[in-house]
Parts: sequence; C-alpha cells; structure tokens
Amino acid sequence: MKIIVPATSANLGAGFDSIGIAVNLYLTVEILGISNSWYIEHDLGENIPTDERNLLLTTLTEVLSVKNVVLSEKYHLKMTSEIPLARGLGSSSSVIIAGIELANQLAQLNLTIDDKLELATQIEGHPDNVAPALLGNLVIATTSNHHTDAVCAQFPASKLLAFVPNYELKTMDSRKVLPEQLTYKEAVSASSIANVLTANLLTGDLLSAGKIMERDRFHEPYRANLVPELAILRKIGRAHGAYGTYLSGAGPTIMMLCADEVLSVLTEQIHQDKQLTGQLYSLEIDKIGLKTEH
Ligand SMILES: Nc1ncnc2c1ncn2[C@@H]1O[C@H](COP(=O)(O)OP(=O)(O)O)[C@@H](O)[C@H]1O
Ligand SMILES: N[C@@H](CCOP(=O)(O)O)C(=O)O
Repeated sequence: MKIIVPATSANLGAGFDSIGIAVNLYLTVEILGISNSWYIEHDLGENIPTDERNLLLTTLTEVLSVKNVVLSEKYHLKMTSEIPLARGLGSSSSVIIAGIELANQLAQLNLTIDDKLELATQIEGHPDNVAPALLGNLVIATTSNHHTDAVCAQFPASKLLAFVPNYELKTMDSRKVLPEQLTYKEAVSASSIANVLTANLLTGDLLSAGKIMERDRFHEPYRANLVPELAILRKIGRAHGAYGTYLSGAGPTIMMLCADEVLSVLTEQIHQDKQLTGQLYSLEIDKIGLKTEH
C-alpha cells in the first residue's frame, strides 16, 4: 500500500492561517512489510528519525490513542519526499496527513474526510496546510472549539513559480516574530483585505486576487525581515506581469502566481538576479489531495 500526499502553500498573503493550496510535489509512504520494530527507510537526512520518533509515527500513535486502538504488528516503511523541509511548503503537514491515513489503513478505522481533517487540525494547530493536503486544490478553512469548517474550491487557472531559498525557516521560529495582538482597527482592516482576496479567488479573478494578496496585514509585514527575497521577487513580479507574489506558509519559499505567457520571462529574471540563491520550481495545482493506492 502507498500513501501519497501533496505539498501545500499556505496563506496566499492575507489568508493567514486559513487559506492554502495543494501543489504537485509529493510525500510518499509505502508499507514494505511486517517487522520486529518500526523502521522508516528514507534519504531525507540525519535529522529525520527512522523510528517511532518520526512525525509520521508520532501522528499514527496519537490517532490510535484517540481511537483507543492498539496495533498488533510493527512495520517496515519506505518514505520518499519531493517536498523541501522547513521551507514553507507544508512538509510537516504532509507527514501528519500521511500518519493519519497510515493509522486509518493499518487499524481499519474507517475515518471519514471530516474525521481526518479534525485530527489533522488538532495535531497541526491550524488548517491552512493540512486541509489542502487532504482535499487538494484551494481550501479556505477555519478552526474553533475543536471543529474545522473547510470550503474546497477550484483554484483559478495559473502558473505557480516557487522560489525556495537555500536556508530553512522553521514555522515555529517564523511565528515568533508575529505580534501578540492587533488593534481593533488593524484587525478589521486586515480581515477586510482577506475577505476581498477570498472573493476574488472564488470568482476566478486572479488579476485582482494577485494585487490584494500583496496587501496582507496579518503576517508578511512582520516576517519580511526574515526573508529578504520576498521584496526582491515581488519587485520582479510587478515589473514583469505576475498576478501576485506572497510568502508561502511561514517562509522562506516565495510563491509567484502568473499567466503562462509571462512564465519564461519571470523565470529568466529570477535566474539572472545575483541576490537570489535558491531553487526555482515551476508548479501546478494538485486537484486531488491525499491518495491511497493498494
Ligand atoms: N518526511 C518527514 N518525516 C518526518 N518529519 C518531517 C518530515 N518532513 C518534515 N518533517 C518535520 O517537520 C519540520 C518542518 O516543519 P515546518 O517547520 O512546519 O516547515 P514546513 O512544514 O513548512 O516544511 C522538519 O524540520 C521535521 O521536523
Ligand atoms: N499559517 C501558517 C502556515 C505555516 O506553513 P508552513 O508550510 O510554513 O508550515 C503560518 O504562516 O505560520
């Protein structure tokens, strides 16, 4: 059995902690067989555990404990991932979704999509990565009182250029620079910007969505110093016809949305800029989300 989960790009500027998209880079977990102890075969580096300490298995354990189930066997697994770690493309959320599905399959829990979403949001803390990783496409979601409401919709036709800088930024560290509070006036203004962004996305108006996503007041102004590449790429995007540019998740990846016609000029400009060191990915929206193959 194989579990396949897409990467995600959260926030889209003003949709902080509530809007995300699934993109076509994948985490794959395969069950190779029963084993004396849990073992995850992977080549993701020394910092990623191969035993029960791995996020995949801590998630599995948490789900089994919530459901009051004990597995009689341990397994040898193989994990491969195209998703860069700690770069703002939802690597941790993809593992959480895979861990929930692994528990679901191994313990035959018959979890519904809603059950999986509740569990994932409880574990991750916010729904903007786990919801699109589970459902695919564009998801707008909110969590309160242990319940998540999620709306999944078609993302307007667009090319996605993800610039992934050559350094990690842990979500936890990037959240530390955010303010404890906003004034009432600031909160109303920031949420009105997010509301218009959502309306533009749902009506397929990417030209307007791209402009307003750059006016976020919830997180980008505070994180801009951590990721100097955001200002550079935004300038390139504006000069060469991108719809909009935003900090993907907690960064440091920067996502640019653009039409097919300007993709090559944007790619060339980014490659030519000597201040930018990192990898550039041309991505598509993943429309499916979590997949399990038997
Ligand atoms: N395949 C994986 N297996 C186990 N842990 C992982 C895996 N991918 C990511 N993680 C954990 O998640 C952390 C990154 O999560 P986070 O800081 O939220 O960044 P992001 O989710 O944006 O990539 C990694 O440092 C690692 O601890
Ligand atoms: N809304 C969260 C999203 C974190 O996404 P990640 O891909 O960086 O884990 C935030 O902005 O902190």
